Amino acid sequence: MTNLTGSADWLATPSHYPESVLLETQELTRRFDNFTAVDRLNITVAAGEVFGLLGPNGAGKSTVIKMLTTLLPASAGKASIAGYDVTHQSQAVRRAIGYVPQALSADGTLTGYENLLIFTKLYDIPAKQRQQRIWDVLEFMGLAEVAHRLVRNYSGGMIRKLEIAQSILHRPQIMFLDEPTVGLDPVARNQVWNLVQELRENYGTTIFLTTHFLEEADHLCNRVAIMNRGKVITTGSPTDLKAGLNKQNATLDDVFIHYTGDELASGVSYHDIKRTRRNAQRLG
Ligand SMILES: Nc1ncnc2c1ncn2[C@@H]1O[C@H](COP(=O)(O)OP(=O)(O)OP(=O)(O)O)[C@@H](O)[C@H]1O
Repeated sequence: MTNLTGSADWLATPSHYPESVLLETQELTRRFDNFTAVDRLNITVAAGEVFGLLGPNGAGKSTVIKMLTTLLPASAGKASIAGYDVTHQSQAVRRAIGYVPQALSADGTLTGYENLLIFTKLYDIPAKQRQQRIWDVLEFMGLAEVAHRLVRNYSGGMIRKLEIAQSILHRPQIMFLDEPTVGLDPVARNQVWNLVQELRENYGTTIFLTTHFLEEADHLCNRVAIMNRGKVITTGSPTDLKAGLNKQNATLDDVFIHYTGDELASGVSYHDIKRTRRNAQRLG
């Protein structure tokens, strides 16, 4: 098994803009009928950052990711990624991003290799390069030994790694991970954390993730934004947010509770909780 550090430089970020803004939203809004799921979102993410979007069930995190990944049109406002407008230059945006959704994105009836082959075609990777690219990614993720095994026989952690592998085949500048460790055991969760850190540290990949796990955000993120009921309430580094509470040994949990209140006050619906549990179960 080859780990990330030992692998070749195939994932060198194509055009890395140090210190520059890679993602920006201006008043980005999404309404479903009369309900505003995302309300005038203004965030920036610098190249090379790990940025975390936190919030209780139903806060609007997945809706933000769907708009940024061009899967859902905005009702108002705008967003740009790597200099491309998400609405008007969606093809260029799709080439610049990788996306690992909450829902299962690997086919259990195929092998890991076959799943990756489909994605090389989706990403228009030239036929001559496909095989090499797939094996590079499999080694990179530590999945080479199970490449020809059916995915339905993979563990939850292996499926998650395969899904991340699928999303980096085209060497994206920024990766979107929607609840990347939900339903994983602590060992698999740590492996995903290590992958995220190595992607950033060794290859300068910018990471945009959502998570319910505040320990995960504290461990991984350079900056976080806390969302509640469609609005960003605060943004900052975990260290600064904790320091801002004026409480000794404050944790990110304290910050979260301070800004979002308790669960009853957050307006979480039965539907939202059911959906989160279903996502957790599918990897468990
Ligand atoms: N297609 C849709 N039609 C109507 N309402 C929707 C739709 N998609 C999302 N919503 C609602 O918008 C709100 C935000 O949903 P979203 O999935 O973005 O929240 P979230 O913060 O990602 O929650 P979770 O942590 O549970 O995934 C929720 O109240 C949800 O029910």
